[in-house]
Amino acid sequence: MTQGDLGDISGLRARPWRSALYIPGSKERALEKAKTLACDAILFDLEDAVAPDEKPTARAVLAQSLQAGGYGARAKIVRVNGFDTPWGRDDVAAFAGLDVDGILLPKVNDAAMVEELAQAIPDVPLWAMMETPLGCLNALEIAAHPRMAGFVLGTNDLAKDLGARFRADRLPLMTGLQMCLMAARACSIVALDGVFNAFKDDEGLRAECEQGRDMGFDGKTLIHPAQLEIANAVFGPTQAEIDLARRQIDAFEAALARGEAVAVVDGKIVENLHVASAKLTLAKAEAISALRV
Ligand SMILES: CC(C)(COP(=O)(O)OP(=O)(O)OC[C@H]1O[C@@H](n2cnc3c(N)ncnc32)[C@H](O)[C@@H]1OP(=O)(O)O)[C@@H](O)C(=O)NCCC(=O)NCCSC(=O)C[C@H](O)C(=O)O
Ligand SMILES: [Mg+2]
Repeated sequence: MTQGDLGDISGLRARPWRSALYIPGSKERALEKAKTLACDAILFDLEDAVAPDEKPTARAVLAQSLQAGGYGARAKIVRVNGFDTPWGRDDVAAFAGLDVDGILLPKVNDAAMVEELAQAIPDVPLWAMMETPLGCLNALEIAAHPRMAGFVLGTNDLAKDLGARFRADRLPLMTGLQMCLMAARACSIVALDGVFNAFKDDEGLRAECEQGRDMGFDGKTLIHPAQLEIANAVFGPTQAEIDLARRQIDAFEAALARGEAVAVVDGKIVENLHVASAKLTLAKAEAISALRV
């Protein structure tokens, strides 16, 4: 088994999504700085991080910046304003035909909102902010839209709508997070966890990243460059995990050659489902290494 032999793992999820940094579309300095930052994805924001008076300028500045390029291998996703605002449709029109990897629609409640976006912009993969109670309840139909590529959890809006208080264990948000995650996994799309607002609290960020990783999220959305290192470390496979994945795959292949369907590694059984996870781990590691080339 070599790292290149990755079976039929979905390309979308094999790509690294450890860190997805929001950048206000109005901040030219931050747009420039992002070209040097170690983030796997950039969420160029025209919604909540941009003041109403600034919206048209931010749209123009961002479109120009994307046209100029320079963002390398980072996934480029534009968060537009909703279609129930004065800016949403103009935002979408401004990015049609530009080199972007996705358009992210905020406050998605149902598949009809996704279809409205799909009609407005052909070809580009679509992403949904999952941040309303109705959106969480309709997560499966949203994830199942044929153009849907990924969910971004909006934990601030969700907490607001639920009337939930901030808790380090995120217990009040857990049902919503898991409904979205299950829908994303059922439809093989990407799922990115919400932001951690206290961008100077490294310990709190690490704990929340670990929680999101252990739940199954592909990565964390971030608001400040200082958060990148922790998210990249927590969501990337460790060397021990990579070594174990290789040993599991090798042991399982040896078992198959003997006509058996179960191998044992480190005193634990390895079956075909564990091999699928091991291959995903290697695919992620390979994709992360490729970023450094
Ligand atoms: C939080 C901030 C307002 C802090 O900004 P600032 O005070 O300028 O930070 P620093 O002085 O520490 O910045 C140091 C340098 O880093 C650059 N910088 C800062 N933030 C970013 C960024 N996000 N991306 C790229 N570069 C960034 C500064 O330009 C400085 O650079 P230099 O001068 O060259 O050294 C600010 O970080 C910020 O605005 N963050 C993003 C906020 C945002 O996007 N919010 C909306 C998304 S969150 C959300 O909506 C969640 C969801 O919808 C929900 O419901 O939960
Ligand atoms: Mg929000």
